[in-house]
Amino acid sequence: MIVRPRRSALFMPASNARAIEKARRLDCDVVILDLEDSIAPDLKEAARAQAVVAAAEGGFGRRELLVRINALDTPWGRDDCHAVADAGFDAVVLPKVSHPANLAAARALLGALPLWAMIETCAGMLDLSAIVGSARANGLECLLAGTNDLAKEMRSTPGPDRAPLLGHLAMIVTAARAAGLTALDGVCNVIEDGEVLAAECAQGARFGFDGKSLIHPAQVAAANRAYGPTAEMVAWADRIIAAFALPENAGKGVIRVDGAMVELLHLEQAQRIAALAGAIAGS
Ligand SMILES: CC(C)(COP(=O)(O)OP(=O)(O)OC[C@H]1O[C@@H](n2cnc3c(N)ncnc32)[C@H](O)[C@@H]1OP(=O)(O)O)[C@@H](O)C(=O)NCCC(=O)NCCSC(=O)C[C@H](O)C(=O)O
Ligand SMILES: [Mg+2]
Repeated sequence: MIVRPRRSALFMPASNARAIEKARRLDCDVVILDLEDSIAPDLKEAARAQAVVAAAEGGFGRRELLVRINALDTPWGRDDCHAVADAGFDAVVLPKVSHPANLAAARALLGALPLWAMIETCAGMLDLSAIVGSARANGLECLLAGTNDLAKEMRSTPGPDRAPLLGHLAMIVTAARAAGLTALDGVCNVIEDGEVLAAECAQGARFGFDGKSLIHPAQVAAANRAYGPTAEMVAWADRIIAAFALPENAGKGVIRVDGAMVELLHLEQAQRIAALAGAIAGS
């Protein structure tokens, strides 16, 4: 089983050369150069050029390198696609995906480059099923919750417990799982308060997200901790895998381990945890 760690996906404005340089040494799993909301209109073209240069220069090591383009109904979206299509990015983040047609239009311009979709509009929430239903045709690999835009469109004020968004977060994970996609939680805007971030990371991990979108290097360690398996989980996984491998358990669908019932579905969970731990250790 191959599992790619995507615990921490760090955004940075593609116009910020210092941040990009720093990202080459940070312990994040994914680096996302942003051309969308963090870039003012006057800087869009310069940021796009800088993103392409950064991808050509490389140096991001084991980290996946992505670029978030502008939506295709903006003045910059199509030129973004033409510029990044063969620039060396691992995938492209598409903002404000509301319908499968948004993915298909980007796919037509980007060729085989995988797409990651931000789910951050009310229309996107309502059309989630069709969006993930088109995943294979459109090369969709990942859903990212865009909690700031979603709250803005809903006119909601989530607060630290994110209560108004919990149903949306659950639906995003559910849709991702139905199509075999990665699911990443939205950003935590608070940089200084480690407790707020740790609580949000723990909440996202409980929902089943694979990782979190981040906006500052100070957030990376907390996300890696929350979304990586604990030593306890790895030890549990090893025990389950070892128990099913015993000759007396060959061919069985259910066995007893540590005084509890364990079925093949637990073996699958254990194999995933072991694979993730192995991938993190090897990275
Ligand atoms: C939020 C910030 C504007 C804060 O900037 P600033 O106060 O200047 O940061 P620091 O002084 O603390 O920076 C310390 C050093 O770290 C580097 N740095 C800062 N941020 C990043 C980063 N994101 N990646 C890499 N490196 C970073 C600084 O360069 C300093 O380095 P050095 O000088 O060498 O010590 C800023 O953090 C920022 O711009 N963050 C990213 C904003 C962004 O990309 N936004 C778009 C994504 S958010 C999103 O997707 C929302 C979604 O769409 C939704 O709807 O929910
Ligand atoms: Mg957004």
